[in-house]
Amino acid sequence: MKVLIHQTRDTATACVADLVVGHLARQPDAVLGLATGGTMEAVYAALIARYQSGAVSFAGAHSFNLDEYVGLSPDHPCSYWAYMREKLFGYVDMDPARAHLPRGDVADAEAEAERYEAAIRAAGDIGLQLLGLGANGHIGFNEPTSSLASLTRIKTLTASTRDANARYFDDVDDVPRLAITMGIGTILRAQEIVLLAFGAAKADVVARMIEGPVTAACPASVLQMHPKVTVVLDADAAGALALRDYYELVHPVVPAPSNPAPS
Ligand SMILES: N[C@@H]1[C@@H](O)[C@H](O)[C@@H](COP(=O)(O)O)O[C@@H]1O
Repeated sequence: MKVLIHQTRDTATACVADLVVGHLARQPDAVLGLATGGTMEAVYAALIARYQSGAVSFAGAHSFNLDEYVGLSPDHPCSYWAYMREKLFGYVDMDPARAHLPRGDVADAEAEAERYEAAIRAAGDIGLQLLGLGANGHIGFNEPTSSLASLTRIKTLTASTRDANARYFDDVDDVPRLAITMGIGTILRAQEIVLLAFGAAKADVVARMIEGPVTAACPASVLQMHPKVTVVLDADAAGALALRDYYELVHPVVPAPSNPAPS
């Protein structure tokens, strides 16, 4: 697990955007795994800026989002479909036919989860997966105690997760109780994973993810088992890491001063 500690949210966000741009430069038809949440909003804004400056094209890319609320149609303003349209898809040259999210408004959500898992496999699995981090250690909507081998399925959201996402809804009671989410096993099949977290509120869960035991009690800790994970943090989110000096040594927060020129 590579841990990059940045001084600010802005540089951490730019770092993740640059990783996506680099991935698409190497592989224009890449399969991207996309995430939602507040953290990702800044990443998508940075990607739109890079697209507008001609630094990246999404025209050949495919995408699969991690999750969607059960019961919300793509037109519902609080759906993750709406989030993706508003935060990214509406502003870049992504082919809508290649952008995938689970449908939350189907009669048989279990069948939809199976269809979505099969579609990801048929696309050759995710090339680059972006992840945010839930305050309770969830990735996607894989809440604590999720099977570490789970595939796309329906999960019941915890009260704390519904509270955390209530800001997108008029009332916490409007937050759906169920979601379709890629499983942890689905996520682990990605060739490469980049997780972004910032802010002091994430510091404890970041430490559990990176330095704690691999446990379903903190689903993100399973990323320790993946061969190619980059965790991008700002200094606040890195604040509870016990091995912080080691990460700073590898990826200094403050760049080492260059040697003075010989006189
Ligand atoms: N389903 C999403 C997760 O994929 C995301 O990682 C999490 C963190 O959100 P934020 O970045 O707002 O803290 O929010 C939601 O629960």
